[in-house]
Amino acid sequence: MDPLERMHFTTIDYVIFALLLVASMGIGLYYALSGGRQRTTQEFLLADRSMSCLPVSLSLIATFQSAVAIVGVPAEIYTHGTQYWFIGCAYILGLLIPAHVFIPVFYRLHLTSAYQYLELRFSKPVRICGTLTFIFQTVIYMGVCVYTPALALNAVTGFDLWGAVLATGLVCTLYTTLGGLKAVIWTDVFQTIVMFAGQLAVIVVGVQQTGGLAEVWRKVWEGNRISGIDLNPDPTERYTFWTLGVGGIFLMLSLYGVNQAQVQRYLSSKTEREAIMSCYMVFPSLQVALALSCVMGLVMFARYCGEDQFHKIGNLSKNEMVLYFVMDMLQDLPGLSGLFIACVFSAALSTISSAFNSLATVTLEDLIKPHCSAMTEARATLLSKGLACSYGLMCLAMAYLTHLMSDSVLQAAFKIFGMVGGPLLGIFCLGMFFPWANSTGALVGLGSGLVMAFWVGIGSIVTRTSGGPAAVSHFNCTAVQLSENITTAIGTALNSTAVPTSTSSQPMGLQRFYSLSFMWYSALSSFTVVITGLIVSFLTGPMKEEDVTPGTLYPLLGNMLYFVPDNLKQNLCCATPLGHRPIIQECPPAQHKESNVQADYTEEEEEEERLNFLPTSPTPVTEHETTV
Ligand SMILES: CC(C)(CO)[C@@H](O)C(=O)NCCC(=O)O
Ligand code: NA
Repeated sequence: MDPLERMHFTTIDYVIFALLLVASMGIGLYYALSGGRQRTTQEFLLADRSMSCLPVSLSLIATFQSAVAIVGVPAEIYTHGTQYWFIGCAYILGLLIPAHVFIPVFYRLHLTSAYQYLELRFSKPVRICGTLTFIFQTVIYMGVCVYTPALALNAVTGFDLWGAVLATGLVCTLYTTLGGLKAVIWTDVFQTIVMFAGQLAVIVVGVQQTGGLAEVWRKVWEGNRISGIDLNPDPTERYTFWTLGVGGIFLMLSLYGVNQAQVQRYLSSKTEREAIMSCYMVFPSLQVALALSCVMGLVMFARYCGEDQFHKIGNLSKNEMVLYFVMDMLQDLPGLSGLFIACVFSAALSTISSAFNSLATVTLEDLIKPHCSAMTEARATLLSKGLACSYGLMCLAMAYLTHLMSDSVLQAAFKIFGMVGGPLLGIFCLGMFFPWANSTGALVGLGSGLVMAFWVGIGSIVTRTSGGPAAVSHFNCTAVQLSENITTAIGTALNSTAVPTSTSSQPMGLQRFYSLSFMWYSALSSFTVVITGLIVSFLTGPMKEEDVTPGTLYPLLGNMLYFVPDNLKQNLCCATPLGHRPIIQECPPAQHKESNVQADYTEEEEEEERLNFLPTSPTPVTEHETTV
């Protein structure tokens, strides 16, 4: 770290950082001692299913907005321009589909774990495989999340790396274990606010120090950082409109549609409508989060481009750049660097707390409870606390593992989401949209999706490709020296021996397959699951619609063929998935929200129905929100 004299924290910075940890602990303690005092699994894992949409929506965005995004996105914008910003387009369908397809199905089934769905729809083995896949994904992701802020902080301030890892891991484990999902959601709310405040403060100061908005704009414009829409159809190109706007939808679906951490928040909502509302409210907040990170990258560029102090940042890895920029700029403003550090750690805490709680939930519900049916509620609650705590400690071990691998953390996170989250998305889609899919098809499908994802994923790591860095556009300000430095920075960040240039030859054959942009991993692996799953199902005897558990199908094909006459649809075997079909289908979409088809149901009837609904319910699935 030669060009870098380490920055130092003042007392007030430490105080602000400590306040974050203390406040989070306080929220945990509050929910440990209030309400039902976390004495039931319903409260500990599902917040008594009593949450309203505002906290849930802030918590939803906090879950997958980790320090990875806070330090990774600005560095991406700094080195490659604003192309990445187009991922915002994927948020539209990436949130509408969860709101109107996944939430209704999961909510009406009254689940605790998303993987219960897989048993209802397919069989127990499918559920267990789904659960294990999720645990695997989350445990790896958790390591990246806790390690990233600690690494960046260490590189810039010399703050002890393992001290920071331990502090975050332990504080988070403690409040998650004490306060359950209520504490997780309310700390998320608090931490999201700190996150936004920290980023906003840095942007405001940065703009001011660079000489105003007009000056920032001039510099990023001249430095060619404002990217037009890139419609290059090449799937190996890392970030284009297609990889971000279309591939990104599948990424979003795997996160916001079927990931247990998010599904658990939908299920903790008071009503189905609150759950859908919270998903809608994620959209503007997520756009704000994205805009803040992107603008921070631009401000960072405006500040360093063309100045002789540029060399300071040129040799840094992508993961360190942002913190260096912040510390460098805020040096004379005590407290603000503390606020930014609090922002980075807020992002990390809010992600790992969700991970601990959701891991405890699936381990208890999907792996332990089915084998110990006689477990008392008190025992189950104690066990779930023990599990949350153990996963917290495991997270520290995973941080060490991440330490041993090195990659750009943003890419690492996207690869994990795509390689392991993609096949999971595929298996849920297979179950919900295709009545013919059977259990064997699901298992073989999941397996082949994982194989496909790991084949391309590991192939790309071994051959160091995966849509290698886009050619760096030219700087107008002191062009030669700067692009050299930038190239070095990217080379270091990607840990690659040879930096690909725009003139490098197109990869061929398998090499080309390995260089598929990681933004396509989710789409590739979920399609693999669905296609293999369908083929195997047809070969081994497709399921009949009548045999599928009521409420587990979403009438996708039926809805898509809305205008086709009923008798024709019947022949295509996709009109009415079930005798007991979800209400979604009963009325035209426009009237759906106001639907009071089932308004004559009383709450008791509804509750009774929930209890005997699975799997041989004689009554249709009702809309729980109608009684509210
Ligand atoms: C996952 C999205 C695209 C949307 O939430 C964004 O938050 C992001 O880029 N996350 C990076 C991964 C992380 O922050 O851990
Ligand atoms: Na977070």
